[in-house]
Amino acid sequence: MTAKTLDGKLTAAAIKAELTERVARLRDRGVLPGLATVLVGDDPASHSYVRMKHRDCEQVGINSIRVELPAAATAAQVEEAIVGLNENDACTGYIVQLPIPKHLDENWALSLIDPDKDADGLHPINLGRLVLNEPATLPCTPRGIVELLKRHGVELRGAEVCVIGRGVTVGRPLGLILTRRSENSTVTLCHTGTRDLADHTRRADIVIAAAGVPGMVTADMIREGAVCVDVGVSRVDGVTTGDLAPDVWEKAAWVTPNPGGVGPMTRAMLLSNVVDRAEALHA
Ligand SMILES: Nc1nc(=O)c2c([nH]1)NC[C@@H]1CN(c3ccc(C(=O)N[C@@H](CCC(=O)O)C(=O)O)cc3)C=[N+]21
Repeated sequence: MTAKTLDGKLTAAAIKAELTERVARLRDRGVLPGLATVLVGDDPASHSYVRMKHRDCEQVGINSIRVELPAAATAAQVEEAIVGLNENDACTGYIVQLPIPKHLDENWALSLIDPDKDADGLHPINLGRLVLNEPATLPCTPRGIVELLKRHGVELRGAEVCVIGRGVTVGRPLGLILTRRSENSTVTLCHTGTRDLADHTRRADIVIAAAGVPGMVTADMIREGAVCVDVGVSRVDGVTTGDLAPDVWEKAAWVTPNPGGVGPMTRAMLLSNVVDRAEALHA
């Protein structure tokens, strides 16, 4: 028996169709949502992700603004770019594409973003709101994973969820989102210090692998009929490889393809965050 597909590409397309309607309503009222990206340096993967985000915007009718800085950009230049977007009315939401060059501090850059324009939900105010259970813009990847599971009828209420990875963009906020009363999952957050990872994954109804270690979750580590979500993006001999080994498809009930799973959902949630923000700013 092979698992069913948690189809991120198809789900993202459905979400984009819904957003196209909402953007049209905003435009009727004279509100033009605009997403800006700040890209520092010349990492080819980052350039490719940013390109996809601008193409997504075009598809749903969101204006997009591209800010690019050289790899050697100074902190002052980065600050100027960010402050410029805070003050630019054409930009209703934006992201600083991560990672940024090592001589710059990521948390410092994120903290300069106007929290009301924070399309990534990574500003400390928004992460704090999530911890405090207040309405917040949520980080795109965790929001996309939850949306993907819900739209496929995967029960989160009472589910045992094993999240592998404690990163600020995925694992840690995902644990916070899933343990809200509205999701009501029980979360085990595993990481490199976890003594016996398989002992935790085998108990889980849902395993979410966000470690960035290619093929680390194998069939023997999951329960029969588990739901498996692959967040990992690694390059192995030029091929995008996730954290799930191919044999999990033989044992799981549902699996996200990768590519075609979490990645497109992440981008769809970025658009959703921008539309949510534009609606809120012009309520
Ligand atoms: N501030 C910030 N926000 C981010 O959301 C952010 C970031 N920095 N830095 C890098 C990561 C990575 N990321 C991806 C999003 C979509 C795909 C995606 O759509 N991938 C396609 C495949 C694309 C391809 O063909 O290469 C898929 O999975 O099907 C991948 C990776 C967002 N990130």
